[in-house]
Amino acid sequence: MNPVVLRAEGVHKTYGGHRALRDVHLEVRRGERVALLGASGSGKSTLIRCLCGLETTDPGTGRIQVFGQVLQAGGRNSAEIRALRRRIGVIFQQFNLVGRLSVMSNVLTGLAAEAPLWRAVLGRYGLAHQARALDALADIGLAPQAFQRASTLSGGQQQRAAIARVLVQGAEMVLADEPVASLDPQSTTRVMEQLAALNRDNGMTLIVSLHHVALAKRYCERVVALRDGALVYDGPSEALTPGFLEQLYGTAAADLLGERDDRPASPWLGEAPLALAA
Ligand SMILES: Nc1ncnc2c1ncn2[C@@H]1O[C@H](COP(=O)(O)OP(=O)(O)OP(=O)(O)O)[C@@H](O)[C@H]1O
Repeated sequence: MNPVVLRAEGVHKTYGGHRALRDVHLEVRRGERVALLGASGSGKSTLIRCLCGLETTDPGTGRIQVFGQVLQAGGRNSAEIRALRRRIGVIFQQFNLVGRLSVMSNVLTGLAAEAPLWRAVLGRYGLAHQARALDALADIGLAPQAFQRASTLSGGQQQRAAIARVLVQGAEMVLADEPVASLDPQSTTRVMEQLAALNRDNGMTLIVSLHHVALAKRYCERVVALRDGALVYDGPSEALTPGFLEQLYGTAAADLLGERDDRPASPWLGEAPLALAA
């Protein structure tokens, strides 16, 4: 069995009296593909922000470990947080690219932590780094757009550029927060396939928050479902039938089933990711 790369214990998060996360416990092993599922406001983004250290848990509660080291505990970040975050790639719904910079420059920021400070600040990366960024762009089919301004790309292309940034960063774990929420169906498929490829080809652990159960089932063998900030299910995605979703969510299940989906299941479903099979 692969080692645990992420362990969250007793995570609570409150915003001005509103409890966004309630006593969440989660353990993820290297090479897993996990979908975080839940209706709008159920706490998916909050959990992702806590798991990568962008947000601290409520004071005196919770402990989050990544790669066997404490990232935060009791609502305080550990001294190791910067080094640990370099090993975690984060992908956001809104891409987080700098629109006026080229696609290539955006992807190169994935190397900011390993390049000398002056190069990162001036955006003057060495040839080896530039070659890595171009390779990553070629891998995701964006080499022809490398020198275009990021703002000129479609939403799907921008999200794929964000994936290339994670690729050059050499992240071991990817946390993707609703990466396809603002994309059309075709771009959704392409982005999800590329996230799955990071897992399959690079052995990255993938935790991806999604609104729709069909996508979760197609791309992830395991689902962690949240409702009102509490973890209500953690198990195989296959088990999430419409009837079971109604038990978990009541009438809100309709939102999660909302996507009409006639496409065939992913060829990867049912097959262990390479890192798990190894
Ligand atoms: N910075 C914040 N300040 C105040 N309340 C917040 C903040 N971030 C999240 N919340 C609240 O916490 C709850 C969980 O929000 P969160 O964004 O984590 O849910 P979500 O499941 O990701 O929703 P969505 O699918 O709509 O993005 C919501 O009620 C939200 O309004």
